[in-house]
Amino acid sequence: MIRLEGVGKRYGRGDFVLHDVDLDVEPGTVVGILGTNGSGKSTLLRIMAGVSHATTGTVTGSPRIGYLPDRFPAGQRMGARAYLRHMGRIRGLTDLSAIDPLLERLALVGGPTAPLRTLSKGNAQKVGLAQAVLVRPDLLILDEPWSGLDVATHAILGELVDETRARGASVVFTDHRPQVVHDHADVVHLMAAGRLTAEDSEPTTRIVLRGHGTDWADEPGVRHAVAEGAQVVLTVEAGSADAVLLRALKDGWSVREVAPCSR
Ligand SMILES: Nc1ncnc2c1ncn2[C@@H]1O[C@H](COP(=O)(O)OP(=O)(O)OP(=O)(O)O)[C@@H](O)[C@H]1O
Repeated sequence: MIRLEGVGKRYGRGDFVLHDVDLDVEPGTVVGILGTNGSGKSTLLRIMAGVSHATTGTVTGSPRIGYLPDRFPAGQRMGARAYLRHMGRIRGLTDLSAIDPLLERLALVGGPTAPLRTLSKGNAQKVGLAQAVLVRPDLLILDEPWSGLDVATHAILGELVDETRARGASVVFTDHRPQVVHDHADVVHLMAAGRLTAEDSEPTTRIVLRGHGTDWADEPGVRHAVAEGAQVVLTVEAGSADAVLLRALKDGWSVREVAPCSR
């Protein structure tokens, strides 16, 4: 899909903010990049999106890209619908019928005609997200997409990411919260001080349980345990999935879902 080899970046004559980054994004894969503020995540995504150039190294591949930048420019007077039509035409779309259902799905407050500059941060982010997915990209690049969105829209964003993967396209997104990255990514990379490393390649299994009484966070092989109402969603190293399921059944939990979440 896209391959970065030895990519480095410095702004002007400053120090390098990216060092020797190698990254291969496979089709149908969701790549999460986890890193703290200022570690270089946005710089890397801008290079992948083609809006910034690498100082060193190479970027190979020319997928159709949808890009949600870290600061979506929402200062325009035009409304969301008009803006998305405009962006769609620029990107060569002739059928613009997907715009209204997409805005409806994202529950844009103020409706499709509210001027973009009057939208809240979260609602502007929704328009940014809409312009990125509208073009049905081969590579969807999302810079901190979960930040600023309300809980209902979190779920929609998760669906949009899943749908993108399901049609064989790829997603690369950033976040600074490990849980968000692990919940949504097939492959996780860590960004620290401009250096990118693969977290590890061991596949994980998503296990959803209903019940109570076990402290799953301390169970061997459990990477994350997230309570969701009466259920708990576990991200488990694949090699430990059987043991975790056995423990769950012994402890009286009901198994609701078991699925691979890392490929
Ligand atoms: N246009 C620019 N000119 C000069 N330096 C820049 C520019 N953009 C980013 N930097 C610097 O590059 C480094 C990496 O910034 P970047 O925005 O890529 O990090 P980030 O991981 O996305 O951070 P955040 O999570 O805060 O968005 C920082 O030291 C930042 O100050």
